[in-house]
Amino acid sequence: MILTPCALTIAGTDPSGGAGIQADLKTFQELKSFGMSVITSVVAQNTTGVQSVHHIPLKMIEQQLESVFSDIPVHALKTGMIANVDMMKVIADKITGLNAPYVMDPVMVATSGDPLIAENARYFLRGNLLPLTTLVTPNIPEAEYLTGETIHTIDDMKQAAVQIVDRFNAGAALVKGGHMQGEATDFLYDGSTLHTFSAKRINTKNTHGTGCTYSAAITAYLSQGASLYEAVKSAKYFVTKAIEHSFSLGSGSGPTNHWATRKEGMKNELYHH
Ligand SMILES: Nc1ncnc2c1ncn2[C@@H]1O[C@H](COP(=O)(O)OP(=O)(O)OP(=O)(O)O)[C@@H](O)[C@H]1O
Ligand SMILES: Cc1ncc(COP(=O)(O)O)c(N)n1
Repeated sequence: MILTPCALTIAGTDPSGGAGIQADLKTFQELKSFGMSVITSVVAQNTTGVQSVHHIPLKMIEQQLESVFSDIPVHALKTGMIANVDMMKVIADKITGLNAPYVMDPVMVATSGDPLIAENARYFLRGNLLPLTTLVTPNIPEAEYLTGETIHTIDDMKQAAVQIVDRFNAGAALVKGGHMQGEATDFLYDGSTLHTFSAKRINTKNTHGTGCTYSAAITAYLSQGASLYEAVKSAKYFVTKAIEHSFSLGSGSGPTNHWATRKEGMKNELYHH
């Protein structure tokens, strides 16, 4: 057992609190991991969309990473929005060889439809960051970009998960079904087994930050020593509750509720199998 599990997020910000670094830190805190953050871009955004973006200078991203890595153990890390190739190079260089699970949320476009990373960065991410991952967590459009194939059916989702691991060398792939119809079903391929995680679809427009919250929850559980399967299973439960109790805040797509399980008086414990 790790006494103080330390989880790091490397991502962009959301001043309205629903997505990005803010969602990640709230999730780490809620799941009792010590949360740390390296900011890649300051994003002026809210529930309606992205208003403007300021990229942090490369040197400063590098220094933030050094500040953390030179001083504090990182038991698991995640990346979210990494806006361009130069940032990806700095981050790849710093996390290569780190002995900790790495979860990549391959953030490309916000729920609002606003692009969050440069077009050419998608290819660099696939070729250079994916092979470093323990897990990558694409939604349907992101899985389509990664594989170059369109996804219409459950079988397409499963095939995408397998391809992302077998062809592009991700450690494991979790293809998320938030953008499909019917049950909210995600497929995890770990290189040998395909696992299914399913929950009832909640009828809400408040899904701002669901991807960030889910990948942060997986990272938190991994920082505590959970297996990949246990971490995804527990995180799926956490994100489902966070969507079920999401807020109608703002005039757009409202945020998830990181307090949801506490509200229901549940403990955020790992599922063991
Ligand atoms: N309406 C919903 N009801 C229940 N679960 C949902 C719903 N929408 C998404 N999910 C689940 O939330 C998790 C995040 O999936 P999703 O596909 O929405 O990711 P995403 O698109 O990266 O999120 P984001 O909205 O942050 O971009 C997945 O487990 C997905 O199945
Ligand atoms: C900084 C940042 N990172 C990620 C997302 C994606 O989250 P969503 O698609 O739910 O808006 C976002 N909006 N902002």
